[in-house]
Amino acid sequence: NRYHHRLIRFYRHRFLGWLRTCLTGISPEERAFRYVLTNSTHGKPESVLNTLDEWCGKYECVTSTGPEKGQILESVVQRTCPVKALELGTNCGYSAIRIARHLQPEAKLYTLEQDPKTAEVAEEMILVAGLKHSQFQVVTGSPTEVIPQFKTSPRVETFDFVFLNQGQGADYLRNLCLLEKEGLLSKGSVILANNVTHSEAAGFLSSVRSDPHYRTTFHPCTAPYEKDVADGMEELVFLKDNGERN
Ligand SMILES: C[S@@+](CC[C@H](N)C(=O)[O-])C[C@H]1O[C@@H](n2cnc3c(N)ncnc32)[C@H](O)[C@@H]1O
Repeated sequence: NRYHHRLIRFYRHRFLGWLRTCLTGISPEERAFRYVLTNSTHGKPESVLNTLDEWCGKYECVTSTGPEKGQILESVVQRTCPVKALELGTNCGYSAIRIARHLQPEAKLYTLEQDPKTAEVAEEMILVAGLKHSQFQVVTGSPTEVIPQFKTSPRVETFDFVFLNQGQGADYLRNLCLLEKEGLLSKGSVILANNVTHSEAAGFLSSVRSDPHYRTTFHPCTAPYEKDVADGMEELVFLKDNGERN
């Protein structure tokens, strides 16, 4: 049954992963990267993504996006056509590849990861997928440290697209408010929040859904690599002229 299946997944993906990390000192992200290095066609984003999906489905899950949410993410990015995109929570670069591969040549993705070792793996992964440094930058740090810096270096005026994925949603509202406060959102900026059915995202959801400065749309989906677990992503469109509230 469902719980039995989840227990087996937890054992295989979390417990054994934790044990492997303890015994070898190699992080789950590094293990995924090694698999991608030997099993994917370098320079082909689709191949790197498929190989990561294969790894996550069979061995250890290292992304909270996966193919189904990945499709939603990519369709929002393609519709938004951002010049400046921001991702909070890079992990090993899976969603960053999905975002960056649709950017126009003059556009750029900034993706934020707090763990320096994970950030290094992500950078390598995105490069192996064939994306160039002119298209993306992995920034190491937390949103509270990095967001206030964006206006001065690397001189970002506003973000047209933001992917919130630095956890299960507990910090989404704080980071969104910070982006607003720093004037990094403009009218029409699109924000996509992952994992919003998680209880930690409840405060964020109720707040943005009742805020007249946002138009919200819920995208139902399932959890990555778990077809029987319901999940969802929330798309927000910022409706205010830049600076109106600050
Ligand atoms: C769910 S994973 C991101 C998955 C990734 N977007 C994907 O789909 O492939 C969350 C990542 O956010 C990072 N993270 C958590 N809290 C953070 C914070 N406050 N600032 C920056 N990164 C954070 C974690 O280290 C982790 O790698």
